Amino acid sequence: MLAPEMSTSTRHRHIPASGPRRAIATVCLSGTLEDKLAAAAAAGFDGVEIFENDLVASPLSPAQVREHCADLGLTIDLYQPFRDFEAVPPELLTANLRRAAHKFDLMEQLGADTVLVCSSVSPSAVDDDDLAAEQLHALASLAAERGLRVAYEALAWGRFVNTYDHSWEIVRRADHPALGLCLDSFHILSRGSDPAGIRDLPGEKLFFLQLADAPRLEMDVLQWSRHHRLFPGQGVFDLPAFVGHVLAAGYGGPLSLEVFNDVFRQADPERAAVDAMRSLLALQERVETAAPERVPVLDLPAAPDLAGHAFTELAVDEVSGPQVSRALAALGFTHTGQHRSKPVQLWQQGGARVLLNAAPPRGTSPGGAAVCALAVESADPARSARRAETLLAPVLPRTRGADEADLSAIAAPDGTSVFFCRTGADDATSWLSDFTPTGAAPGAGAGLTGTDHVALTQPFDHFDEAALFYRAVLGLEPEPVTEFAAPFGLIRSRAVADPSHEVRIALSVALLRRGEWAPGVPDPQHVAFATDDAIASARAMRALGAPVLEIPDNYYDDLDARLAPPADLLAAIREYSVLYDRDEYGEFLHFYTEVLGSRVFFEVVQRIGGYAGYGAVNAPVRMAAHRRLRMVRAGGITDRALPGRTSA
Ligand SMILES: O=C(O)c1ccc(O)c(O)c1
Ligand SMILES: [Mg+2]
Repeated sequence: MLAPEMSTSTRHRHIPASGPRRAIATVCLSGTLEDKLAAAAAAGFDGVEIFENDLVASPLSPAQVREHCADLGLTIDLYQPFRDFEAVPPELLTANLRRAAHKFDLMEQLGADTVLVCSSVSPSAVDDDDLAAEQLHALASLAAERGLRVAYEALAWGRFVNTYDHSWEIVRRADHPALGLCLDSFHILSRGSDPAGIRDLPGEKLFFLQLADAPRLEMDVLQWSRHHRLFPGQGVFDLPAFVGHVLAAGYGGPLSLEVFNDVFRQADPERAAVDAMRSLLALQERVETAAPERVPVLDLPAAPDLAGHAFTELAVDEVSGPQVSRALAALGFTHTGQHRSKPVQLWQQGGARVLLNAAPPRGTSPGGAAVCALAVESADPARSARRAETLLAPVLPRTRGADEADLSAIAAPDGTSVFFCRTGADDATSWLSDFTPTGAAPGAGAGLTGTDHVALTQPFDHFDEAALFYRAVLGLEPEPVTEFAAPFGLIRSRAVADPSHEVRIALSVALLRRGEWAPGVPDPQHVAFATDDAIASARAMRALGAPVLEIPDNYYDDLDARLAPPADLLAAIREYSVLYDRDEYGEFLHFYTEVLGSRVFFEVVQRIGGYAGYGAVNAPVRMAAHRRLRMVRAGGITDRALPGRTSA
């Protein structure tokens, strides 16, 4: 049933057309100017900010760029940046005005009516607001003669002007109708300025709005800005509130993204532009939700409530299939159903369901197994799918037999299919009715009650995109980013979960591009099942012969020192290779299987109280244990090199 093909392109005609115009700065995207413009247009942007370097390097004349943009349906909303203009000695002013005249000529040919002037970082500038205002007045007069406008932006690292209120003070003093402000969320929020004051600025003086998010980092603000900006919703800034203030002031221009980011600068521009557009649509939705007095213009179906993981599907082959089946049986699962038209098995235990698909939708390595799909219980699967499509998620075409449930599926950024389901047993639309019962009586099981989370290692270039994808498309909330040192490099991890924590997806990525010497499990993925009693489950699974990953004694000695669990608990978790963690809300007991195929394994977790995490502190121990097993299996080390506890 579940073998959708990856569609190669997204369709963009559903983008809501009303409301503020949406723009993107060419600096956000990789490639030449032509690549960037094509990508912006394909993603449905209305306009662009042309970054000067992109134009300078282009073989197209400004007039040709204008024509090209018009052909693509793009307006040129801003030309930028014009640097180091204001508050200089007279001889420099003459040179600066000459430089400006050249750029104004260019803008006329380009058909761009607004230039961004960023606050000076020049050693020649002086700390004199009146002089800055007087010179900007002169610049605005020159611009006005040609019907152009100047938008003054306070860079967070500007020499004398580095806050929006200071830039406003200068614009106010200059008092020229062709001079206004460019507000950039990064410069304002990175410095911790209170954006609420923007509400009191006159709307007609807000000439341009640039939006960027960012992760929380303690570093030089220029470096932070030039390397780490993110699209809205990917970082920690409260952009819905920020945009709310700007709109409340009466700003009527475009919402424009200006994101300097090392990864996006290298990414496929078409794909990055879709990520960018998704971020803007999701941001607009949040702005509208926050300001219900404003008439919503975005025709975006609200995200339906999610009620848990319906199933997780693994692609297997003739080598890995039997291996995974044996492991599932030993974890207490029963093969309860066979798909009516496809080589797909259903395995169940309590509310935990796993599908094994022997017709892998994508190339998996021979003998390997991979998570190819995850399915969530949606209160309204059709609406979930409509929302996903509006947010430019690739919708996967499905092949389905007569009378089979019509499951909607989309592709997540790492290629994993995401299904929206309703599993209710007597519901005709249930996917379960596509399976013929095997007749196998469910065994006693091993206490598993459902699926706690699915953990997916992300491709390096798509980590931030993935978090935003799940946030926007499924309505999941990202949890704080955690980082830890693992045996083969630093790992960054970020989970997304629905508000009631029924659906949890744990995303992780190597902090740097995966190294060449990386003998860990390649891009590991795992499915974590829930139990109410991890030790009882571990005992039952051991009796069933489950391939439980053995944890070294050092771990338990350290745990005793750090967290001092009660002696009987410590003895039990040591005996069954169960790991342990504690946070301010509760406790976490969890254990893992060996790797099945090349990259997939299972986890069993018990949450006690409101433990909110995923046991990240224990992940390096798990990784080292998986590595040790691989070496043993490959014959690389002998038992003599592995002193200590052995289960055999
Ligand atoms: O990093 C910069 O130089 C730069 C240039 C133009 C901008 O609008 C901006 O926000 C930053
Ligand atoms: Mg800016």
